[in-house]
Amino acid sequence: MISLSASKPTNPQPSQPGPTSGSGNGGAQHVGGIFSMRTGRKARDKAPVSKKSEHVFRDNSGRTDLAVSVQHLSITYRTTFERVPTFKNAIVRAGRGERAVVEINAVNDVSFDVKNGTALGIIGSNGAGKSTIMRSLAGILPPTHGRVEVWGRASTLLALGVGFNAMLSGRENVILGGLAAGLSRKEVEERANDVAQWAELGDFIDAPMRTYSSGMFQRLAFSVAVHMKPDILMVDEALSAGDAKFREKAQTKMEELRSSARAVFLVSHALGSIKEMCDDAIWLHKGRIMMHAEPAECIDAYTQFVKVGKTPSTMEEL
Ligand SMILES: Nc1ncnc2c1ncn2[C@@H]1O[C@H](COP(=O)(O)OP(=O)(O)OP(=O)(O)O)[C@@H](O)[C@H]1O
Repeated sequence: MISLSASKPTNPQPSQPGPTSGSGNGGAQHVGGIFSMRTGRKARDKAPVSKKSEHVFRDNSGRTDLAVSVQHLSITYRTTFERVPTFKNAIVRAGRGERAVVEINAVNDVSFDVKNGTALGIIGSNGAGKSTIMRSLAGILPPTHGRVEVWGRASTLLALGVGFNAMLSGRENVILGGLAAGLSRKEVEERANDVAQWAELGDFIDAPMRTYSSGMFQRLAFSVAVHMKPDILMVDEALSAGDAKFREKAQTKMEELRSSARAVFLVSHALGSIKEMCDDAIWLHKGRIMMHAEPAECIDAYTQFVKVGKTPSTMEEL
């Protein structure tokens, strides 16, 4: 749900999630779906109600049955629709005691557990909240409400090359990526050659990443994520930019990881990949879980819901 409030937000950063009341109050106007807008004049009238929320990474020795537990997770982004927030507009609003803050309830009261050894697929239409949930599992977005527990070290491939510095070489980025994933310098250096080899970049591994094609970016990003021996691997739409050979190789690597990692998460619009690679699936719609079942069952229900057939273009990205 999006709420447009004329309040004095505690969080001045646009597009940041934070504890909010979510449902809005006085003057609330539903625009439809997960969006609503509200306006008002006094911040104190609309003070956010913050419930207990928590994200915890735990040592992977602590629990043997579960890899991830998500309980009543809600995430609300607080942002503004102003294209360029101007000083003049801010002054005008301040004079009126107003400030336009848009609240987007991207995830609403979502709960699920993921057992060890599971590959979980997350499907749903654009804006359903898939990436938001992945970012929250990765610890990038704090829950607004609810609780996320992750047992073990997570390695994420949430968007193509996020975290890479285009001015540095592929090899330098591999080392930085490994250190950021919590490995020691020695461990990273030991794995850097495997990463480079798997990515098949040849001499480009020592060239600045600004010279890479998007497919090359992707090969390196995927290679870093899978070679850091994660307990939990999260891949969000990251298989789409690669060529056919890369996709096949990536699929084989993920199969391999399934046996060594505690859990694998895959977000994709390529329903065929979800069916092939996952043994459990969640279908999300407007921030809520519509179904948590076997992939084939979820895909059937989802394709019927959005009235598309299981054509080559829905099962795999062409
Ligand atoms: N940084 C952000 N700031 C504000 N709102 C955001 C931000 N990121 C996502 N949203 C909103 O949160 C909702 C869920 O977005 P999300 O990216 O999680 O959906 P998704 O299911 O991954 O979609 P897609 O399939 O298009 O990638 C959408 O309404 C989107 O507009």
